[in-house]
Amino acid sequence: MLTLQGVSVGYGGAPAVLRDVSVTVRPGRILALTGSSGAGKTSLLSAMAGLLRPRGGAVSIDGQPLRDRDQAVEHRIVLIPQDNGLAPILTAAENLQVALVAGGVAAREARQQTAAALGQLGLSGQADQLVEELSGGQQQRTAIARGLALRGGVLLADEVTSELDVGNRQRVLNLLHEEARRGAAVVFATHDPEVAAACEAELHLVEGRAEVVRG
Ligand SMILES: Nc1ncnc2c1ncn2[C@@H]1O[C@H](COP(=O)(O)OP(=O)(O)OP(=O)(O)O)[C@@H](O)[C@H]1O
Repeated sequence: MLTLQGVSVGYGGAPAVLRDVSVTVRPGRILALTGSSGAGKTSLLSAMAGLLRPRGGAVSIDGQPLRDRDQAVEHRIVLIPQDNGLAPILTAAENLQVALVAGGVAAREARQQTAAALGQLGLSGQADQLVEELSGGQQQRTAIARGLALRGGVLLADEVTSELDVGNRQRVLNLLHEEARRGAAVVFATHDPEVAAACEAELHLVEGRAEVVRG
């Protein structure tokens, strides 16, 4: 369970981007994180992922204060970043395998899990293509496949449907719901009101504050 209590985030000497955010993300649930461009969705996900130290308040994972990214990885907090975070000169499959092996999965299982995850995203035919040769939407789906293959306890997805057609967007939404059913706590940042409406809880960011819309 991921808990934020009175969290403020900001950069350098600039005023805080968000103040006093309190929310709990429970296993088995999907929380949509909404708000206009610049509202602070990525910043809040970065704090949840252990990448950005809050200015105030506390982020905790399973009752322990979250210190940094290493600890977040130990607690299986997986982030699918907005810019996909893939290595462009590796193939789609290699991007997944490297992440799985780094997480302690044996090479043989890593290959199997990679094939399964790419298949779920409709990318079996692209497995051996370099990421830099894939379309924007295919890259985005590869990043999602990598995030799903890691089978996180917490899955943080940052605008991961922005470059997808309707069919693939629905496919990704279904997969995120499956992740929640598997027991993951899922947070999904999105601009899309339809996508947000399909999530059982919603936290809306506006003018530096977070408002619980549902959940
Ligand atoms: N590394 C950074 N250094 C300084 N300011 C930053 C940094 N990252 C984000 N910001 C600022 O923080 C604010 C929130 O940005 P953030 O990326 O979290 O918003 P967002 O809701 O994810 O936006 P979008 O929907 O456009 O991705 C913006 O004003 C942005 O300029």
